[in-house]
Amino acid sequence: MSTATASSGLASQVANASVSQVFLSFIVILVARFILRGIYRVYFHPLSKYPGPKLHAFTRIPQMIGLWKGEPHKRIEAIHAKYGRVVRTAPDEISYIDPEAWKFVHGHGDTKARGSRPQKHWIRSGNDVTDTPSLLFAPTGAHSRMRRVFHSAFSDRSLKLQEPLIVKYIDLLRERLREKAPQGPIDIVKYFNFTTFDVMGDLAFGESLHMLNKDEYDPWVAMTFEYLKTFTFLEMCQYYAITRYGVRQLMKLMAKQRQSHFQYTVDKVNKRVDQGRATDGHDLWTLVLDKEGQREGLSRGEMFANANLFMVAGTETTATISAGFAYLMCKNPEVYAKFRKEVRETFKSQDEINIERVQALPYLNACLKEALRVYPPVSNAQPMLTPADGTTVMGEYMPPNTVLSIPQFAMYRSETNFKHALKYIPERWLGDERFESDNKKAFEPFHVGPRDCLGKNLAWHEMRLIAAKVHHQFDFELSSENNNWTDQKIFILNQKEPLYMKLKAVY
Ligand code: HEM
Repeated sequence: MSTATASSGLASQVANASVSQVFLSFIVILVARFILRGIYRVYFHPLSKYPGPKLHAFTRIPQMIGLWKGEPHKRIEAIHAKYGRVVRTAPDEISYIDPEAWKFVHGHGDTKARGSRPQKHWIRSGNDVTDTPSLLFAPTGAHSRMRRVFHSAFSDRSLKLQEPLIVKYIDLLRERLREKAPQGPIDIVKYFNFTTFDVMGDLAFGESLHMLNKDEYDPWVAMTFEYLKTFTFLEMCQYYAITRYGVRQLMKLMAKQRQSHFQYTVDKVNKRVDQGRATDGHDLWTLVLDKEGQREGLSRGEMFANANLFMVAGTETTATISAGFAYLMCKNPEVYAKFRKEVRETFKSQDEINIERVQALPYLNACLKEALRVYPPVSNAQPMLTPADGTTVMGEYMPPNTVLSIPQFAMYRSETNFKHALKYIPERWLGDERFESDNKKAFEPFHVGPRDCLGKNLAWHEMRLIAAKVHHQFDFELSSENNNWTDQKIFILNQKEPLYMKLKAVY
């Protein structure tokens, strides 16, 4: 049979096939592709030598289910517990809980080894509402320029100038708690959120959101929380052509709503920046404004995008750890007693509590570090992607387009890094010899490298001041319904349930 006869036969078969036959053939092709691609991934892919569950190497579906259920952190922890410190968690993804990996995945790595540094995995990282990226989404050149501008605004010198502003809101928080305490259990998550959003509103917008004053969430903040959840689902959809199309349509529908949410930031920042340096000069924009218009300065668009970023990155995280800290104290009465003793014996009154003095309290600092370890506010890995020439991690060459992850949740809960890893024991940070074998280098709550947390000094000051000032005045007691509160779902950040506590003012 000639080729022409064969192809005309095939053409006539296709022409005569019913719709259901065509559909069935299409499904068969898809299933065959799914199976063959899965077999390639498990047995022949360059990552096939790494340990991990075969199903997770075969298909991305288990990863999607984990994200959908808000349990990506638990999935990865279970894989590490079973398969070791370097594991394959998805067809294209390697996860590390070996502390050595920090410098290769997020830091500067080994510049002499094969390949170059991994970059952010943009698809998995999300995007800004406007075309002008914030620090979090900016490509390397723009990112370094913006980091230089903001560096001085987050320096220790600037933070010292911002201290009265931070203290003002913590004092307002104490006032609110004093009022509410006699009325019964208080949802302290709400009040820590109010505090950190009010502080950041003042620093980034030049005015507070007045949530502590009004005793209610600003609708803008409530909407911000909603977006975080939505973006997890959008991230999941980016992997498949059909759902990518759905995402584009959804984004179009959401564009108006996102834009009006963003407009709030635009209006606030415009108002603040138009005042120039005429304010008391202690917010984030003072030093930034010195550089506006200069070559290395920020455009207005960059100011809007970054103010928006600060309002999320610099609020929810610090509020999470303040609530987690109070919870862990109540769950560990002996630790709580030691911590309160240190704070109450060191400071005779609230006025004595300041940035320098809380920095020097050993037990307070150990308690906070241990809280960041057992309950990290950024539990999930922020995935990185190997570039076209690949990357070398801990002496192993990783091929292009490999996703590299360091999940804090799994890293800190592994007995390979910390003895009695699931227990809250601040003494491990104070040279207790029982914990000599702990691998302290594993602990990087703010990450490392050029894209580590810009606000880590501010976060430390806020966390220490809140803990010292609030627990100096109040005894916290857990309400019975919150027994497993730290066991939370994660949609980008921790989904915190209300945390009810009985508070007793000691003065
Ligand atoms: C306990 C509190 C905090 C924790 C645990 C935390 C943790 C982190 C982590 C792990 C990253 C890296 C994310 C990535 O790799 O993509 C990050 C980035 C960032 N954080 Fe924080 N953060 C905290 C508080 C703050 C505060 C108070 C601010 C103040 C505005 C802030 C501002 C930022 C910014 C701007 C970035 C992006 C930096 C860049 O891409 O160059 N964070 N944070």
